[in-house]
Formats: sequence, C-alpha cells, structure tokens
Amino acid sequence: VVGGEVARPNSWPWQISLQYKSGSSFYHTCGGTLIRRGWVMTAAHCVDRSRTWRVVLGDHNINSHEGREQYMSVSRVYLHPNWNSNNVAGGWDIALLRLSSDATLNNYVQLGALPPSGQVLPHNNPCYISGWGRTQTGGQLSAQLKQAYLPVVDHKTCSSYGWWGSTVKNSMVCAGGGSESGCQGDSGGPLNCSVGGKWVVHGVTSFVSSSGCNAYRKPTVFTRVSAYIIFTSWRLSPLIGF
Ligand SMILES: C[C@H](NC(=O)[C@H](CCCC[NH3+])NC(=O)C(F)(F)F)C(=O)Nc1ccc(C(F)(F)F)cc1
Repeated sequence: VVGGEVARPNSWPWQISLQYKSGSSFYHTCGGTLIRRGWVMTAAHCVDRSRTWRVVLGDHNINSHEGREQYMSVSRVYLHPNWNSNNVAGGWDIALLRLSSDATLNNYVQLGALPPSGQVLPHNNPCYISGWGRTQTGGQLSAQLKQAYLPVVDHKTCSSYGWWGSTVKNSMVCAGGGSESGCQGDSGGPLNCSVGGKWVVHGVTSFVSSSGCNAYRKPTVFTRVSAYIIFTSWRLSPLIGF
C-alpha cells in the first residue's frame, strides 16, 4: 500500500497473508479474504504456480509472532477456469483456497462479508484497501498491515481515455487514482467498501500500472467480487405468510 497508514491491529479481521515455503521458511506473497471458516478468496495470479502455501489469519506484523495468529495449510487451490496468466486485463483474476482445517473465529479472525450478485458501487463510494504490499513503487513490503482510503472510480471514468481505457473491464472495480494505491504484495487482498454502514469486500486486488503503483489516473484495479457471485446470499424469508 502506497500512502495511507498502519491499520489498527486486527481492524480488518478477514484479511489474511498468503505465504509460500522456500527452504525452511515461509514468505508473504499476497493477501486474501477469509469468506468461510474453511475458505479463502484471493487473486488467481497469486496462486497460478504450484508452491507449498500457507494462510496466516489474525496477523498484524508479518515478521513477528504476536500470539493472535492462526497458521493454516492449504489443501486445494481452485483457479477460476477462465483465468489466463498471460492476460490480467482479461479479468477472471480470482481463486479460492480450501484450508486443511477450519479457522477459529474470534476478535482477531472474522469472515468478510460479500456483496449481492451484480452490485456495482457508485463513483466515490468510500472504500479502503488493506495489505502488506510494497509501501512505494519498487520499495519493500510493509511489516505491519496498512490501509489506504481509495474511493471507487466508476467504470465510465476508469475506462476512459487517459485513464485505463479498454484494459479495464466491467468485471473489475477501480479505486483511488491519486497518490495512494495498492502495490505488489497487496494482490489478492480485499477492497473493503462501506455499504449501508457495513464493511463489504467488493474487490480482490488485481493490478496497478506497470509504470508505477500510484501512477496518475491509473487507479488500482480489483476483480469485482459481485460479478462472480451467482446467488445473492440467503435472506430470512418473512416467516409470516409462508
Ligand atoms: C507491475 C504490475 N504488477 C501488477 O499489477 C500485479 C499483477 C501482475 C499480474 C501479471 N503477472 N498486481 C499488483 O501489483 C497488485 F498488488 F496491485 F495487485 C503489472 O504487471 N501491471 C500490469 C501489467 C499488464 C497490464 C495490461 F493488462 F495492461 F497489460 C496492466 C498492468
């Protein structure tokens, strides 16, 4: 995350760190969102090479053990079948990770809320990106979880000339575009949007400009989660009269 600030610890309790094993250590490579006790949503581009993965829940400083973390191994990776690793502009940058055991939900680990199928947020809807990604273009990862205020940039603006043009599809959501942005290492993490007074995960961090993370009029681009939801979640049918 370029700009923004260090998040209050565990204030985004559905944020996970996706780490790969190299030698005897694990390294942060992407973010993700806990959406069920046994399931994590992330970006396909994070997991389209075969590695030994682990998911860390309840983390704040990824370089120290603070005692709130839960370390989960990944039993299976489900890449969207249409994902093309040579074409991030094509979309489909979404994947699910099946955890080998269920997470324990508590004050530090909670499920992220998903939007109803098809919901598109208005221009300037308040959202925050969260992640441990680079804090500057070409810089280092952040040890502590960061957040930045990235209001929605509607598709009409984001896909216009001078912005992203036709690189951005309707299955994506843009946010930011000023001096704050996502950056490498934030991939796969949530775009946390305020809708009706609640936080809803509307985006999966997908890409930024190859000429710099916080490039002018190149907002951070997210996979639009509501484009990949088939059924709007169960509603309590009014019990009276049914
Ligand atoms: C350096 C920059 N990296 C990224 O944007 C990577 C995703 C890379 C996927 C492809 N391997 N994502 C991030 O850095 C993220 F954290 F912001 F999500 C990049 O490659 N951006 C980029 C590449 C191609 C295109 C385009 F589709 F236009 F060809 C647009 C942006």
